[in-house]
Amino acid sequence: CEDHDWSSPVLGGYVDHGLMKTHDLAKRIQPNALVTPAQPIKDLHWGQLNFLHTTDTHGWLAGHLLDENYSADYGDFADFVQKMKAKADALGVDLLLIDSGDLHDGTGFGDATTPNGRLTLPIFKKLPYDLLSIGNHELYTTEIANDTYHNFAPYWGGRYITSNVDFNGTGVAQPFSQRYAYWETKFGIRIMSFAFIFNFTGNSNASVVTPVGDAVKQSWFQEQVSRSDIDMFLVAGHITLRNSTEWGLIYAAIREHHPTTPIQIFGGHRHVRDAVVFDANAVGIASGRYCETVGWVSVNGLPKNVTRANSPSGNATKITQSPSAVPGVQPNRNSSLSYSRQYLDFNRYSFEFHTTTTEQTFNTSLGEGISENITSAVDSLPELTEKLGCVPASYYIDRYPITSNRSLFHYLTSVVFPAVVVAPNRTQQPRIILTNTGGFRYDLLQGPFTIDNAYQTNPYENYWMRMTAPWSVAKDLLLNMQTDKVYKRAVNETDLTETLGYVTKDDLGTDGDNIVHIPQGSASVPHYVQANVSVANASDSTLVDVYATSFFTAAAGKYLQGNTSDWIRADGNFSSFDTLPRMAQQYWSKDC
Ligand SMILES: O=c1ccn([C@@H]2O[C@H](COP(=O)(O)O)[C@@H](O)[C@H]2O)c(=O)[nH]1
Ligand SMILES: [Zn+2]
Ligand SMILES: [Zn+2]
Repeated sequence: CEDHDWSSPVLGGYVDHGLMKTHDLAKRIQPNALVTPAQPIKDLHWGQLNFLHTTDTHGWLAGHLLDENYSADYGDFADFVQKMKAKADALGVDLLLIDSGDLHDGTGFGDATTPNGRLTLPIFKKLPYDLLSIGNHELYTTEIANDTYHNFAPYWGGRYITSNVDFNGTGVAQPFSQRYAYWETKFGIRIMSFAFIFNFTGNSNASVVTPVGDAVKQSWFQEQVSRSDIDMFLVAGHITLRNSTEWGLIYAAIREHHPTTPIQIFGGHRHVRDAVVFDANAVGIASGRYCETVGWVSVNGLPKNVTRANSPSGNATKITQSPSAVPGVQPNRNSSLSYSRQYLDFNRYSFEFHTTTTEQTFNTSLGEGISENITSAVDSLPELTEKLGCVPASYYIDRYPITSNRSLFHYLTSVVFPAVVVAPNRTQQPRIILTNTGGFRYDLLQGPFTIDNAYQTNPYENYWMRMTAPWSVAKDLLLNMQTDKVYKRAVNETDLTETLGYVTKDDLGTDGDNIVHIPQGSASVPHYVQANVSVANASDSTLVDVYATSFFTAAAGKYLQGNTSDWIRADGNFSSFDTLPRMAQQYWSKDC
């Protein structure tokens, strides 16, 4: 089984480790500061083929200035990858770097430029990715889809794979990028790779997403999947790993031709750490979100014709349990493969530990140059640090139940929405105000609130809309929306606790978090939440104002009938992005 070196150096004096970057983005007391004196970290288990995986980076390349757990930036990550690749060379094994998409929407650094990603994408491009998939955030707007198609995808020399996406810029659909890539690794492993996105329907007209079930029936896929000169299938996908119809279809389409050839899967989109067993030779990993996690996978015991890749640490975990992802499949006890997986925290301590370096010896001119680029790029956007007000307390996305006064959704629905989401001259009207919880994406932490924090908490310019409807239908809207098929997000089935650090349980056990964290509790979040203002005495015939954002008014409108008006803009261009800045400017103290 996996090596657990609990005698390894401990994470002591973390805050004094010099990890904080000097970007002047937001200097304030760090409410999530790691207060424990020591945290165990585990050695990595190297196999013949090894992977580092990122997903859903959403522009967080400057690192998390307010959370020491994830305080490295992409310069540090570049040095980490470079050193790990050198280590792989020395060990005589392969190390591949994979990304599963969603590069846009989530920080001011990424989103406050035209085009979106003007400063972040050149930094991301400095990393030597071996395989990348597209995410839904590359396809929402035509502007970003155009930039991805014309400038980003071609840069990767055939490794930015879009197996089920077409570009539609000229009115004639054509492959967005290469549909697959076939190559032989440095140590002679023959790889066939695909990369899919889930069956996404919210894309602009600039792209066409082919449902995965149709894509795997296409002739190009059948031609490639039926080849016999393949040692491993490598499939990246912007697809939730667990309980996924799409992954099930991809897995089955490969297994139809290759009953035992190793399949390595790299999922994303759900923003969680997770690993899922498809069968004894097919395992998937998902590596979190927002540059908080680097996923590590090692595979050993590849087919006998793979002769040049060494086995530096011997076998790791053999898959003996019935796979969770494919009901009815029996464990293949004859499999020669073994696996290890780890979720590395995105910080300098972790990167130095795994490269056996120190604070003095870790960085090279490569990483330092990238970090300097990040600092000057961030500095070129001084508006990001503009303080709009002081957040009165810390409010969390999913550490606490939405009934808790430490929940962001409780704060939004009980304080923020009633105060600021109202059309001019309609403050006396009874009203309900709904938001999709997916629009709010990061904790709101006590202290100065900047434009950058605004992008982090809600980057979307979805207009606040208003419609008048009788209470008889408005009163059921929230319940109806929770079960609305179109906008429903998959529920995460992993027992994942978001705390001072992540505490993950996946198909391979509970030893995946590379740095062990202290659990502080977690809570599930419904798809929608609602503020109720002055509706306590409403009767069925009372006309109430219903507020929703343009992201889901089409869905909400289906449930509002009888004496309703049409959706109109609530307040000019006032959008979901503007909600917390308006609150900050109008209601929060300026003294912090
Ligand atoms: O205009 C938009 C677009 C998306 N959303 C919300 O974001 C999530 C998708 O984000 P992922 O990073 O892909 O998970 C989507 O489900 C919506 O909840 C939005 O609010 N407005
Ligand atoms: Zn995402
Ligand atoms: Zn996504």
